[in-house]
Amino acid sequence: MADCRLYLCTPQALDPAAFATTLAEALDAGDVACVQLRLKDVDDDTVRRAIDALRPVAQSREVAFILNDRPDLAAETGCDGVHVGQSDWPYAKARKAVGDKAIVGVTCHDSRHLAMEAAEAGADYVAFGAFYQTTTKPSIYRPEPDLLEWWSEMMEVPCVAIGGITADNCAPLVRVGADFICVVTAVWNHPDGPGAGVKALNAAIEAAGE
Ligand SMILES: Cc1ncc(COP(=O)(O)OP(=O)(O)O)c(N)n1
Ligand SMILES: Cc1nc(C(=O)O)sc1CCOP(=O)(O)O
Ligand SMILES: [Mg+2]
Repeated sequence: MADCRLYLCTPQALDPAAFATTLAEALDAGDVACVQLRLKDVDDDTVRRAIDALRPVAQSREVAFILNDRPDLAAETGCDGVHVGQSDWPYAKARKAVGDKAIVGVTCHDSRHLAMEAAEAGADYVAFGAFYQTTTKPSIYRPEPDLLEWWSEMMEVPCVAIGGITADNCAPLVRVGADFICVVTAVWNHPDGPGAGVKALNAAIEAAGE
């Protein structure tokens, strides 16, 4: 198996009960390291209900369950960690909220400086993107794969590649050292269903690592 693993972000709006089935189908199809619940523009109780439905699906399969944006709710609801961006809670405040044992990941766009800062502060991973065009979260940042190569050679802290990644375009990112490939569309919108999306990405990661 390649060292690189798959990291899934949820769609930004979902029906928790229905999506629990979809998530189980995805996770049962292959290797997934973690799932990030990424809901946007919803109230706290909606986030809590989604966590209650989805966290057990991931954690019962030994898949880490990460909450986007909200360290306070991640700590309150038993998530394995939180992902924060540059406009969210700063790393130190997020770490204080979730504790030393939880995972804290930080968005670093295309910036070596932001990534070094996050890693030195104690982040468990740094995320670079958007590597390719995406409509899920349009980005003004477009790192080159050599950023991942530089990072992997310099630093121990794992790096996540995100943004428009598919089974067809992930190879250059895997080859240069991405520790995780994070996707939304390539799995949830796969024409043959999310399980096929996971299988296709697992196969592409494996092939790129050979
Ligand atoms: C793994 C991963 N990488 C990047 C992001 C983006 O975070 P952020 O810039 O805070 O944007 P939103 O996702 O909050 O819209 C992420 N969520 N996960
Ligand atoms: C949530 C997110 N963050 C990004 C970043 O560049 O920080 S790109 C992105 C969306 C990823 O979705 P898809 O796999 O559908 O392109
Ligand atoms: Mg955010």
